[in-house]
Amino acid sequence: MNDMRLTERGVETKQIKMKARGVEVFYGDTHAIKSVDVDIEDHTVTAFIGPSGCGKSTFLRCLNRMNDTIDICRVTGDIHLDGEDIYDPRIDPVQLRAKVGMVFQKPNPFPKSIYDNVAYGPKIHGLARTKAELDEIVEKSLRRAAIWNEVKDRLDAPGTGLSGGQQQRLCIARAVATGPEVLLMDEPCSALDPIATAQVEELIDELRQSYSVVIVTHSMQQAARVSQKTAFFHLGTLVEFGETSKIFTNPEDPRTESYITGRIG
Ligand SMILES: Nc1ncnc2c1ncn2[C@@H]1O[C@H](COP(=O)(O)OP(=O)(O)OP(=O)(O)O)[C@@H](O)[C@H]1O
Repeated sequence: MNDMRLTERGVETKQIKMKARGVEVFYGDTHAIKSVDVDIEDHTVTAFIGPSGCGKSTFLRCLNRMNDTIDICRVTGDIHLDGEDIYDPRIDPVQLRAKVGMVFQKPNPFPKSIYDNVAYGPKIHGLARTKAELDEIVEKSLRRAAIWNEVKDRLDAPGTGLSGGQQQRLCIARAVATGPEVLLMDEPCSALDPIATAQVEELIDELRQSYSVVIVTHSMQQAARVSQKTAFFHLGTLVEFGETSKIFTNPEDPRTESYITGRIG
């Protein structure tokens, strides 16, 4: 499918991959997300920024129904993936999470071999008919996550024995292995040193060629480096959403300006 469209003024716009309208999230009586509308574009890195507790992770988790796993959490409103309502009762959340993969703050490889960490998802989703096909998916995913060369000679070694940065790239390979269309990343570099952070940031830029990427980050420098679109959240509302360059140089809302200049946060 052609993912680029030309507007009347000849400006390229990307296809909308996920569309959220009127999303509200409650944890018991806590109203964590208030009427959020946002369009997540394909082949784009979208950064969610904002002060601690503003709801970035909560909203991110709405995009692949990870909040379903929290008993007291209630989500209302509409979220569509390629026009399909992801909260429709007919949607299987496990299948959805294969399409909308997630990478967490702390690298969390399974206590299994490097190979099995990546092969697990394709196996349970029946994506490979033979061992050769599975081998191919594992290699392709590790290559996509820019870690193949470092692990190709020790695929049977435990994933937990890798460095933090390698573990995070292994987790990215694991997310990629089920053939996702969207990758959600919740502060994926916060447990990594600066060199590993730079490697993951470079990888995020490459992943954009194949996926729609959404990243929660506390680092405004990181948001500016890796994203093309930025959403600024404050007290559960989406205050401003737009081109990253505009948000960081010429924000519309005084709250955004206060945050990016370090006055709130
Ligand atoms: N599992 C939960 N149970 C109850 N309340 C929660 C839960 N998770 C988050 N909250 C509340 O929802 C609000 C938003 O939290 P959330 O973690 O989404 O914010 P955040 O912007 O990602 O914060 P941070 O940057 O500190 O990670 C906060 O008031 C938080 O206390």
